[in-house]
Amino acid sequence: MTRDELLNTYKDIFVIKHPFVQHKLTSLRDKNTSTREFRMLVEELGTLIGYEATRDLETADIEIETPLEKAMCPALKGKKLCIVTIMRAGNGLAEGVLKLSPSARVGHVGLYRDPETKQPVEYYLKMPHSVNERTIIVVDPMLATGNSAIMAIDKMKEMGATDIRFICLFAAPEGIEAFKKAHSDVAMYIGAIDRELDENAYIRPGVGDAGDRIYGTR
Ligand SMILES: O=P(O)(O)OC[C@H]1O[C@H](OP(=O)(O)OP(=O)(O)O)[C@H](O)[C@@H]1O
Ligand SMILES: O=c1cc[nH]c(=O)[nH]1
Ligand SMILES: [Mg+2]
Repeated sequence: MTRDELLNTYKDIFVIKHPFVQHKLTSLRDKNTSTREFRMLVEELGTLIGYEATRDLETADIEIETPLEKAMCPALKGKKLCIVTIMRAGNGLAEGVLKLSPSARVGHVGLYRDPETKQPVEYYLKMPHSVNERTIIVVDPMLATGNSAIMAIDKMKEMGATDIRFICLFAAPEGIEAFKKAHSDVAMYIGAIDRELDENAYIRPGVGDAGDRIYGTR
């Protein structure tokens, strides 16, 4: 499916076109961007896209006392947010979203893509309690085949989560289609929809291996 076909077929796919977001994504693509700068940019983008992804969070008025009088003012309602990072590369994005909501809970899903099969392999899972009562924001900079995000969200649903949204920086059209076929109820907040996957299931033009670029490994 083309980008436009995807956006016309599936609901709740939001591409964040803000100039700051687009400028920072371009810096990430640049192969000359240093590890330090790459890590900082991913975190900043977590905050910027996280802001868009939380626009509809519910508030309720609470009574507070200003230095001058009592007032009813809006505050976030319900249980604390839960940010779920798909390790490793999701960790940087999660830090950025946490800037918006420092008291959010954090879940970790450890997945790596088997280089041969391109299928995700689980090596870690730790979640806070009451996921069924929380808004869950799953974060991973890259959505390539979509298999890692689909598996992570499968796990959230197995634990009872019903209110889930997903943030990524770069997505391949193939990955978005697979994701929406598996989880049509999960809103996607995306920095850029790229052209295609290559024969190694890397996003083109993409950024290369996001985890390696964040942590300076190879
Ligand atoms: O959509 P998919 O085809 O599943 O690919 C995307 C996954 O691949 C990358 O992780 P990787 O396996 O490289 O692990 P890392 O974060 O530890 O580098 C990326 O961060 C996603 O989790
Ligand atoms: O392009 C890609 C695909 C998977 N994982 C990455 O880090 N980059
Ligand atoms: Mg990697």
